[in-house]
Amino acid sequence: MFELSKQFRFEAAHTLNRAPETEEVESSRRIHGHSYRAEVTVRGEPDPETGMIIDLTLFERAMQEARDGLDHRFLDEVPDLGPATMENLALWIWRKLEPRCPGLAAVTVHRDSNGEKCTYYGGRA
Ligand SMILES: Nc1nc2c(c(=O)[nH]1)N=C([C@H](O)[C@H](O)COP(=O)(O)OP(=O)(O)OP(=O)(O)O)CN2
Ligand SMILES: [Zn+2]
Repeated sequence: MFELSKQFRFEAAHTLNRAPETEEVESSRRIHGHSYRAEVTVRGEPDPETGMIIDLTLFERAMQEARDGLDHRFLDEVPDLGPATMENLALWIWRKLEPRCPGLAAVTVHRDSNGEKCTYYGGRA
């Protein structure tokens, strides 16, 4: 079994409603931005003829479309995203890529500035 991964970066703004007991509740409600890094992984066996699980160019094209939907966007207005958390970003990217990436196994959204990441492995109804 092999895993093949590729990453893309995007910058985006959002607001977020936080639990009242968090200290940053007011600053999170204001529009602010983050730098994100998404890592997408497919799992499978390489095709014996091509030696590839998926051609990286096709992989990149699918990821580019997802990136276009998020980069330099106000995430609160991105259709079907919901509250712009890392959890929902990972789920949103998964849904965009799943039809075009057979063997999709994981989508991880990183916020490197503060060492945060969230991984979605599929499986939600
Ligand atoms: N489970 C989650 N919790 C939180 C998320 C999330 O995506 N999933 N996101 C946030 C916010 O985006 C928030 O803006 C982060 O705020 P804070 O912890 O204060 O971090 P900074 O604003 O300091 O981050 P910088 O990138 O350094 O500006 C909160 N919770
Ligand atoms: Zn934020």
